[in-house]
Amino acid sequence: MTDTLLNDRLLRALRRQPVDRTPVWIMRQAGRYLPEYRATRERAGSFMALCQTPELACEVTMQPLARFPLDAAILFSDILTIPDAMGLGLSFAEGEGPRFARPLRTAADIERLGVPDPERDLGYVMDAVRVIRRELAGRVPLIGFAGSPWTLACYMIEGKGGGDFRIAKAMLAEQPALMHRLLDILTDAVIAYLAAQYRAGAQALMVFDSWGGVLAPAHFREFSLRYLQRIADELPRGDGDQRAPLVLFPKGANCHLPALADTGTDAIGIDWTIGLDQARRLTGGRVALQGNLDPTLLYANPDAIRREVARVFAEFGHGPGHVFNLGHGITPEVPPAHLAAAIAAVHELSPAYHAD
Ligand SMILES: Cc1c2[nH]c(c1CCC(=O)O)Cc1[nH]c(c(CCC(=O)O)c1C)Cc1[nH]c(c(CCC(=O)O)c1C)Cc1[nH]c(c(C)c1CCC(=O)O)C2
Repeated sequence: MTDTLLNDRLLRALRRQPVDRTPVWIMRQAGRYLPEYRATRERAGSFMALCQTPELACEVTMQPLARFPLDAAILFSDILTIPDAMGLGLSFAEGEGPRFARPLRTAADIERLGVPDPERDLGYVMDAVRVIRRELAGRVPLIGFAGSPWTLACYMIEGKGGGDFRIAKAMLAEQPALMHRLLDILTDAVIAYLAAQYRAGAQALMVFDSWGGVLAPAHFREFSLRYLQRIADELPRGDGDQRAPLVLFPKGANCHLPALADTGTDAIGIDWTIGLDQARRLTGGRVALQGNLDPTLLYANPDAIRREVARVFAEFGHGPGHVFNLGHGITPEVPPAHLAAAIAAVHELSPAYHAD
């Protein structure tokens, strides 16, 4: 797909090239805080039906762009489509989050797993990418994504999210070779899946390591970072102008920022528990940074939100290599007008940081 990209701020910032102002997009920008999202989801019948119907996934992807002057679209899908395609039986119980009918508990469960063929087994995702690219018509770039191998393993072993991950942690301590076997299969799956999204039209690729931060440092290096490194090394994502920037989001793992910058990723998503000034020092200008307003601050009033957005820019400082975002996804009760205030503040305040 080669239509002209009319707004390339996101891609330029991820490549640390100069821009006129800081680009902005928001994790979970298509989601329950928007009444129009809730209406489409109602029509679809379930969250999975929404993901699996490319026209509806496209519809909700476009909803935040119709409301707000955002610089990117993100594919509407979920990180758990890969384990679902591996046969674990994903469902989302109302108000409860994800559940797997068949979590991984034994070596035999893991040995049985195959790497899904993205076009055959996850064709609905690739179709959604193609439909969204057509609908965007080059207005802004489309971000594709996947979960990190470790984060996917957590859900697949526990059968759900949250908690203390005691089953997954017992497995890594008792049977490290078995855990590595699972992580290797998942890394192959993530690489194939992201490469297929790239071929279908995704213009930047993001890997969510939402649960990397629950690991002790030595375990993070062995069971998460090693596989993020393999993704950075092996993911086919084009060359030259067509090369899709890679963004890693290591939530809660800020002590590993120097090592993450060494992986060769283009950018790192930063949560709100570290300042962008410190993150910039730790990564030594080798990567772009994406973030990092505390998502809960969007419950404050618009004047306070504007001051907090100003603080994020002041902390990053001058020059290229910043993409504004929250430090994690926007939450369901945030008033859309508060997000509008944050985005307006980005448009108003950020040009000063890109002047000569
Ligand atoms: C851990 C994780 C998941 N999914 C995802 C992650 C990594 C990011 C993070 O750390 O939050 C990633 C994700 N999930 C979703 C997107 C869509 C794109 C976007 O707008 O950012 C993305 C990028 C849609 C979604 N994925 C989900 C929803 C809500 C579903 C609904 O409509 O009820 C959306 C919009 C469901 C989901 N999916 C997941 C959980 C834990 C939940 C339930 C919690 C919740 O409800 O927020 C797994």
